[in-house]
Amino acid sequence: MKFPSLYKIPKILPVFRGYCKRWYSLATDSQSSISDGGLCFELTAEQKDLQNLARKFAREEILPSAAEYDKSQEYPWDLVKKAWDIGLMNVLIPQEYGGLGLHCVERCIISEEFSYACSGIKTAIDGSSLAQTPLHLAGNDWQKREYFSRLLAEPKVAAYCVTEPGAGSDVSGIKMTAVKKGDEYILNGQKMWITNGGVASWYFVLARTDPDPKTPASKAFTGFIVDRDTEGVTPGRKEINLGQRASDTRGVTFEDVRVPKENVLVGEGAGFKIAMRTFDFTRPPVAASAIGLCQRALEESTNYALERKTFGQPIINHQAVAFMIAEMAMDVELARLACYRGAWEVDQGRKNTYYASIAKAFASDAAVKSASNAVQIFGGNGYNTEYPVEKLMRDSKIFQIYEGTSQIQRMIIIKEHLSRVKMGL
Ligand SMILES: CCCCCCCC(=O)SCCNC(=O)CCNC(=O)[C@H](O)C(C)(C)COP(=O)(O)OP(=O)(O)OC[C@H]1O[C@@H](n2cnc3c(N)ncnc32)[C@H](O)[C@@H]1OP(=O)(O)O
Repeated sequence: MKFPSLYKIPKILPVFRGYCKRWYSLATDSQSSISDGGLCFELTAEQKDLQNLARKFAREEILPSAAEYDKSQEYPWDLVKKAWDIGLMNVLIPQEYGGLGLHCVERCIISEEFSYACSGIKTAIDGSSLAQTPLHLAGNDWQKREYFSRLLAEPKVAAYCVTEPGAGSDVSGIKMTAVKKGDEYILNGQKMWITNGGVASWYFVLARTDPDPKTPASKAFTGFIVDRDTEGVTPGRKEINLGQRASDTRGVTFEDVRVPKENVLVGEGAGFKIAMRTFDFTRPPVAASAIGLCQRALEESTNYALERKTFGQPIINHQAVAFMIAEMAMDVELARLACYRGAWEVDQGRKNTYYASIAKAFASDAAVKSASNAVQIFGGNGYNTEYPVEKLMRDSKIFQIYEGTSQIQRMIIIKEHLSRVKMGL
C-alpha cells in the first residue's frame, strides 16, 4: 500500500485517513505474527509509508524554511496548516472522534523526521499533542467531542499549562488556584514557559483545588480545559529563547477566569496524576525529536568530514574526528532503541514510565553532545550561521530541560528502578 503523493494534499486527507484505518489493522496483524519469532527491529510497510510521507514533508517543506523561521522567530502557521492538511498533525485523536487514532510509535516516527529538518518547527507543529494527551487519557465523551473537533475542523493548536514561574521541575509546587463557586471554578495564577501559549485556542491547565498544604499531590490538583478566549486569560510576550525559536513560548496569566465544571477532567483532585501520566505518552516522542536532531548532526558531520581537508587529507581520516562521528552514530542507534522501547511499551498498554524517562534522558543528552561535537568538527565554520550546525547546538539544549529536565528523568528512573527491584523484576 502506498500513500498518495504529497502534492495532492488538499484532496487526500479523507483518503489518507482511510488508508490509516486499514493500515492499522494490517499493522497489528503483521506485528502479532512478527512477535511469534521474537524481536523485530523492522517498521511495518505501513509505518515505512508514514515515515516516507513525514520525511518528504520535512525535507521539502520544513527544511527550506528552517533558517528563516529561526531568524524571524515567527510561529510557522503556513507549515502548521500544511501539516494539518495532509494529516500529520493531531494523529493521536481517536478515530471515533474523527482522528487517525495512531499510536505512540507512529508519533515518534513523525517527530524524528520533522526534527531532522528543524526541531523548533517540529515543536511548533507538535506541541499541541502535549495538551491533547490529558484529554485523550482522561476526557469524557463530551469533552473529547467538543475539544478534539475544534482541532480537526481547522488548523488550530492547544497548549499544556502546568509550569509556573516558581514551579517547573517540582509540579506539586504550583500556586495557581481554582476555587469552586456554584457550577464554575474561578482560576487565578500565572503559568510560565508555555509552548503554544500565544497561539493556542484552548489550554490544559493544572491548578490547586485543595488549599491544605498537607494534602498529597495526587489529591490536591485538578486539570481543566480552558478556552483561550475566556475573559481573564492573557498570554504574555513571546519569550526570546536560545534555540527552537519558531516555537511560541510565553507566560499566560489567569485572572478570575471562570471555567464551567463540565471542563474538569475526571474530577476534583485527579489532575496531578493526569499530568504525570501524560508524560508517559509524550516523553518518547520528545526523545524521537532529539534523535532527529542527532541524526542531522551525524549526517552533516559525516559529509563535512569527507570533504574538508587538513594536513593533506579529509578530516574523517583523523581518528580524533572519526571517533566523534562514531560516538554520534552510537548515540543515534542507542537512543532510537530506547525511544521505540518506551513508545512500544505504552502502546502495549503497559506502564512505561521507566522506559520513557530513560529514552528522554538518553536522547536529550545525546542531542546536546552530538550537536556540540558537530560544531567542533566544523571548526570556525560550525560557529557561524552560514552552516547548519550552530543552530543544531542552540536547538538541542532545550531537550535537557522541557518535559522534565535530564536530572528529573534520572530521579524518575532511580525511583522506578528501586520499585522494580522491590517487586523482584
Ligand atoms: C512536543 C514537545 C512540546 C514541548 C513542550 C514542553 C512543555 C513542558 O516542558 S511541560 C512541563 C515539564 N515538566 C515536567 O516534566 C515536570 C517534571 N516533574 C515531574 O515529572 C514530577 O514533579 C516528579 C516526577 C518529579 C514527581 O514529583 P513528586 O511530587 O515527587 O510526585 P510523586 O510522589 O512521584 O507522585 C505523586 C503521585 O503521582 C503519582 N504519579 C507519579 N508519576 C506518575 C505516572 N507517571 N503515572 C501515574 N501516576 C503517577 C504517584 O504514584 C503518586 O500517587 P500516590 O500519592 O497515589 O502514590
